[in-house]
Amino acid sequence: MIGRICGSSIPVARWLTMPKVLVSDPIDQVGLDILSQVAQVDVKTGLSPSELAQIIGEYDALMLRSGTRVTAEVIEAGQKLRIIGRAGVGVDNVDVPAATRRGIVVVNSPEGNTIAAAEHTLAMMLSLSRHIPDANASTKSGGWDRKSFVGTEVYKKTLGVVGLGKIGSHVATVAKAMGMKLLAYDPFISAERAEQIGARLVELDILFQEADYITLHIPKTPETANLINAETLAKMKPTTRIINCARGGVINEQALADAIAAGKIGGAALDVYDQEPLQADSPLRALGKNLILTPHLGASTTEAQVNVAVDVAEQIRDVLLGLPARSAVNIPGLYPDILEKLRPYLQLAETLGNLLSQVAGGRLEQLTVRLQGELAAQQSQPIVVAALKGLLTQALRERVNYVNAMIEAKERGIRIIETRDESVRDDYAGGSLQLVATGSNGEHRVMGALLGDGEIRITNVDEFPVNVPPSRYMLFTRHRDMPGIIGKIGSLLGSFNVNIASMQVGRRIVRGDAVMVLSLDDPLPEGILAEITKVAGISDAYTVVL
Ligand SMILES: NC(=O)C1=CN([C@@H]2O[C@H](COP(=O)(O)OP(=O)(O)OC[C@H]3O[C@@H](n4cnc5c(N)ncnc54)[C@H](O)[C@@H]3O)[C@@H](O)[C@H]2O)C=CC1
Ligand SMILES: O=C(O)C(=O)COP(=O)(O)O
Repeated sequence: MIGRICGSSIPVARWLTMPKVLVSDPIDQVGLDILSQVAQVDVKTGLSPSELAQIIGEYDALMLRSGTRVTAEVIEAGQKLRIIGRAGVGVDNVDVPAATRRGIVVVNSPEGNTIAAAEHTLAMMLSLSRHIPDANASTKSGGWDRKSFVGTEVYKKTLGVVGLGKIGSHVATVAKAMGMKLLAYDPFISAERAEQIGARLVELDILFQEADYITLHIPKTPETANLINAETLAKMKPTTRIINCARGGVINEQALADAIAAGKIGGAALDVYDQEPLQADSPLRALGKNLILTPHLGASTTEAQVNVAVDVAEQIRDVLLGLPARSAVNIPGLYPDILEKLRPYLQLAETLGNLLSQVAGGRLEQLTVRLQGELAAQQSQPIVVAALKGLLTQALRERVNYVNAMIEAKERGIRIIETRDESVRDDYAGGSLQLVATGSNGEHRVMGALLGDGEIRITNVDEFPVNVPPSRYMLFTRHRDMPGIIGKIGSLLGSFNVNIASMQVGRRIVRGDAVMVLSLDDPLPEGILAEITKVAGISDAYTVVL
């Protein structure tokens, strides 16, 4: 389906320069309306990865559900892409590592369709228990068969929940209210949390052996792929019924079909499949009344589709406006509330990282990020990411951002060490941040802090104390502390019509080695650096652009 959603009240001239968003799966109109506030919106569904790759290059954002596969090829073709928004939970149809490497933020809607999926699961469990789809089909086709569809009750039966997350725990809560006993398996959930829901946390084998119903609410990962297979099916009771409204691929579909056909399993209800759409020749299609199949409907309610459309469209809008996304799956620890709280420190870290890359020069092998004083109590991950972004800015320019800074650093073999030292007491209430780079030019360090009003201060360059605000153009010299040298540098810059905004000298001992830091109003003209290094007493001089 091809269609362009035009913003009704946007002047054509502005509309033509607005970012472009491609919507490649059916998304509720409310989401399209939100996107249209800030972007040109094209709706093109049913595209194959190669078809998507052919057109994605003109888009700044992509919004999808589970029907679109975003391969590395699509990511590579999406040279303008800034954000991929998944209107749902699972992002396994997106090559997230490839997007991260490209600095593309991937967002989802973690809770927008939780109730929908849980209720679909419960509907599938009860339909399976009372043969509702087959009884319906039989009656509609003229039958009145009250013998073939005798079912079973779920009351006092044992439900085994694999994955006690948002959906699994809602299913468990409702099932408990229906009088079911609850077992759960989830390696990342505490026994206390399970008990709060009324479930007993057990090992998977115990769950397989004891459950009358097994419901899966897990992502597809290397650990969960083929979790239900011939071997694990053999551990279950021959009356056990399996429901999967999570992800295809966690069940070996051939093994399940064989077990149902052989009467080794009581039945199954599936909403998701290893390959979707389900293949015409799938062994699942040939089975009778003990198997219910739905076409990935878990999130298909009007309420859920409004929820996820609004949630993700707002995040795409925000990112296109330069604001943070609230549910990024590939930015470590950088949630909007954290971002707001740490923003000044992130700017400090990024500035220091940019400065350090130019002070150190050469090939970088290690970065140590040292949070000091009050700053040591803050969450460090976002600060490390911001420092890395700054450190790589000169090399990668706008290609590096908070999404890919960590991965870019690791791909360059830069070891990252993070330390905290709350004992450091300096003049800065918010603490200070020290970055140390080790590489082909030895070890270099910079330190900075925030003043009370949030203004950034560079407080050390290598071993020298300074106290200067960062500025766009800066000149650093290493020299012997001696009378007249400052004047010579000032006169030399003046002779080249370079205006000095501020100048400061950092030294540890009188007439010893020292550093001079100059903030300049303009970039240094060609050739002046060579003239500066000719001044007696100057051992090094370099410029920095922040
Ligand atoms: N059929 C549909 O239309 C829908 C399917 N889903 C899928 O359902 C699944 C669950 O969604 P949510 O509950 O929102 O996710 P969630 O992240 O809240 O819960 C997943 C749970 O699985 C657990 N888990 C991870 N690996 C595990 C393993 N190896 N063994 C046992 N437990 C493991 C996690 O600890 C977590 O508690 C997701 O894969 C999602 O994509 C979600 C919505 C709709
Ligand atoms: O949210 C999920 O993980 C889902 O599987 C929902 O899929 P859908 O958006 O309905 O294609």
